[in-house]
Amino acid sequence: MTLVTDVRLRRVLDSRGNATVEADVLTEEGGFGRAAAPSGASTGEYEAIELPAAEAIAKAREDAIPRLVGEVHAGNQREVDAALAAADGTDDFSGIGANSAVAISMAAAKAGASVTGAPLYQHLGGTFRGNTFPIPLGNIVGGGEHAADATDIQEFLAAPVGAPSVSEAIFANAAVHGKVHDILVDRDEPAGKGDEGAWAPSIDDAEAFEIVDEATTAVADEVGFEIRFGLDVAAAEMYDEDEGGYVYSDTVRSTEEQVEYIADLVREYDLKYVEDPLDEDDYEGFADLTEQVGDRTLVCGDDLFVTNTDRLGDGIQQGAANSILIKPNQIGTLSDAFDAIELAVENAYGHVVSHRSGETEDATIAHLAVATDAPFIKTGAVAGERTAKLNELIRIEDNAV
Ligand SMILES: C=C(OP(=O)(O)O)C(=O)O
Ligand SMILES: [Mg+2]
Repeated sequence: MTLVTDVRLRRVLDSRGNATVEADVLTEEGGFGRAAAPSGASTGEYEAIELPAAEAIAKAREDAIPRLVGEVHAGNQREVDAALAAADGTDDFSGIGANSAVAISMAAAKAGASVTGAPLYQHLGGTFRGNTFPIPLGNIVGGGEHAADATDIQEFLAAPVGAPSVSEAIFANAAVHGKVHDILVDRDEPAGKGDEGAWAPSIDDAEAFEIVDEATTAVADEVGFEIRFGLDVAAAEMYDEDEGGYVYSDTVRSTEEQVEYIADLVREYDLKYVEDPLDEDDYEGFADLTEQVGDRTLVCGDDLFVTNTDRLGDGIQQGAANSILIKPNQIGTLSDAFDAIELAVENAYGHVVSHRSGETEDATIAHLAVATDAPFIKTGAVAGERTAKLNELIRIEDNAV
């Protein structure tokens, strides 16, 4: 453990060109860690609160830094994160901003690791971590809140479940991304990219299923291992009670119809993964779907659980979903994210460590996934802020961090 001697905060750019918070934590013994907060677009209603970057920095300078410098030890993550929570004084980090909190929390973890000389994933997860790796879920085609005039479903995700190594899995996802481009060109469907680097063609969901199915099958044949695919429906963004349910471009589905539609898709395409298939308040709908297809696919709660142990506890009680998305900035600190992971693991819920649609070159989540033996990580397929995490996973596998 090493006493924090300075915390420096600044505004830096995220991948959407918005300002976000970057933190440097310095310690005795020359410890140093730097981390930046990501930012969502399809944010859950119950997430911790992100403040405008300048305001978050001003508040954290005033309230948090005096409780950290000379007071807490990087390497004692609970102590650091408790000080952040005390400085904030709210239950949703609206005092100093979840963006300041998460940047400082992650930077402190890196500073603690730097003094021990251990890679971050071992500092967080123990010395025996680093032999098993998450399967990367690669965003290939998308729309929703991440791209205008594209699919209703937010993300179509390649899942290279049969890959012999994480690097082969990562290259397979990039190959699926490339294959989809070829198919779109053949079909004369011009496409730009959405916020996470996925193709965002102006096609309907049915055509996207066809294309992603064709691309994953073709790349699986080339690489010789199984590649399935999955979805982030981000259904809370579609749900409108006044409109009678889930509003798609061509129809509106009631809750019962939505459950049936998703269950049919899981069966038809043998989907490996379905995130947020229902609204963030609909534990019952999640439970119904999980009952129907939870034995053959991961039903994952993102906006439903927001990395929050209380909400996950409710879900576990009701049998809603069988896995949780873990986004540290949804809850504010690494300690809170670890609590959610531990509760999930104790209850046989899978955990999927995830990026946000607005990202930086920060690669902390690659280490978090390896540290906690996550079965999956969701961090895109291409684009620099996505490959920052993917390439870090390759380096961890290569023992080169
Ligand atoms: C990564 C996601 O998007 P955002 O960061 O916009 O919430 C998601 O919904 O899982
Ligand atoms: Mg999501």
